[in-house]
Amino acid sequence: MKKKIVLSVNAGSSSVKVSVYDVEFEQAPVQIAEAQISGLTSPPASLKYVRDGETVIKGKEVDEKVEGQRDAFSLLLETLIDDEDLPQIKSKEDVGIVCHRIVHGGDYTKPQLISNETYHHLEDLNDLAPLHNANSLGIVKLCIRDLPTANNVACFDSQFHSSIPEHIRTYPINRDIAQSNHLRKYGFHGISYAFITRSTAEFLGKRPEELNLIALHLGSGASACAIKAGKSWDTSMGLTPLAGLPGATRSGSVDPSLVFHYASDVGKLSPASTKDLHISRAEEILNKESGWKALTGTTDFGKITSAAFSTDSSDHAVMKLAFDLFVDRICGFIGSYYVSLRGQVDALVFAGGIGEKSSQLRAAVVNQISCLGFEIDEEVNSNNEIKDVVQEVGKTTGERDKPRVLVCQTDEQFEMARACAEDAEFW
Ligand SMILES: Nc1ncnc2c1ncn2[C@@H]1O[C@H](COP(=O)(O)OP(=O)(O)O)[C@@H](O)[C@H]1O
Ligand SMILES: CC(=O)OP(=O)(O)O
Ligand SMILES: [Mg+2]
Repeated sequence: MKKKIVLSVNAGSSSVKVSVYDVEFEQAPVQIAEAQISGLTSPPASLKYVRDGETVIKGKEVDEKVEGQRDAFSLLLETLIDDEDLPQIKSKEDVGIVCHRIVHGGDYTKPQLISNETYHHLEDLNDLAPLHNANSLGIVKLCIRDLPTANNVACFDSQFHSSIPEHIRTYPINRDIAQSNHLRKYGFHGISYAFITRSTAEFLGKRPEELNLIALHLGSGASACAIKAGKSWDTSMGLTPLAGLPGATRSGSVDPSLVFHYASDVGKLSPASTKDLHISRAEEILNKESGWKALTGTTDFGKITSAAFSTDSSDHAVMKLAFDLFVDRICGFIGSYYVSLRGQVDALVFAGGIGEKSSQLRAAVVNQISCLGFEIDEEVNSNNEIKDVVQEVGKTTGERDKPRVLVCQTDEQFEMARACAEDAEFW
């Protein structure tokens, strides 16, 4: 019986989440601890640490010297190793596998053991996920140095979308250039969508192959996904995670010419470019200086929602504008995916920090798409804490074929650990 301690690392654009699992080969991972630092784009960031289901540290302010995802990961690793009540990790040698969420995985269709060669191949993709890949590879490098006995595995956000058909993933541009420069829709948040698909199938008592969903992963980065027969059929992000819905600091889709009218130097490399990341001013503006931060001054969608619903708030108008704009863009994708799934939709699923926590956003979205048969249960949606992995917030009475409205507490770390547990190559 082979057993290992698996560390699952999810470096998002505003947070780093690390879960620790006790894993037996080919068995479901058993979580023993979870530590996360969130709010990296709206300092002070805060630390939360849960061991054996018990909250040990909650909302502890993180020193401002902790800047970015790599520093955050170091602090999380230190927290785990220093915890005397976590006997499974007494020293760095106790960690057997580290799985890393790598947002852009190019053409990879399965997780990869990170060798020198894969590392350098992934480095070439850094510029295509400017808020993510270089940060994640920084963490990989740190693990190679500090956890020398562990196997490092790359799990890709783009992998779940490798099923998107050609007519959907192709951009209408010169075919030779598209091919030689690998310009196509890749799609992201796929680790989350894989988790959502399996959990929702279980909840609805269906096999994934029988399941059609419109899933929304709404966090610092936000996307929508049409899932047909358990596989990705379309998603709102594209070549990079910029396309589609707006996010904390991202514009989402705009007229591609807009950026040339925004500033004159947009073709030049940004002064923030580094050896590991080449980013033009245009990409910097649309990825880092737009979205909720640019529109409202905060990247915290919780604050935006409160002020949008409080007419006494001094910034009510602009917060309501941001809230309404998000609802409009989300509903646009739902309408489009409803049609591309030919109206055969089992459920609309909300996930990600905003999707799981904002009952107001869920209500506003579902009310706007009532013409498609979705109906929110106002009482259940606003009064019930989301505790289960999948929870119903829609009305279930009425017509038999009514599409369901669900919330899924997505768990990218678990999904990665599960994939690692099943692959003998990583053991
Ligand atoms: N109560 C809340 N209502 C609305 N949004 C919230 C609430 N709490 C947190 N959020 C949003 O969730 C976001 C974090 O989502 P998450 O999926 O964890 O982010 P990441 O993209 O870094 O993985 C925060 O930036 C914040 O805007
Ligand atoms: C792909 C992406 O945008 O991820 P996140 O929401 O974690 O930043
Ligand atoms: Mg995330």
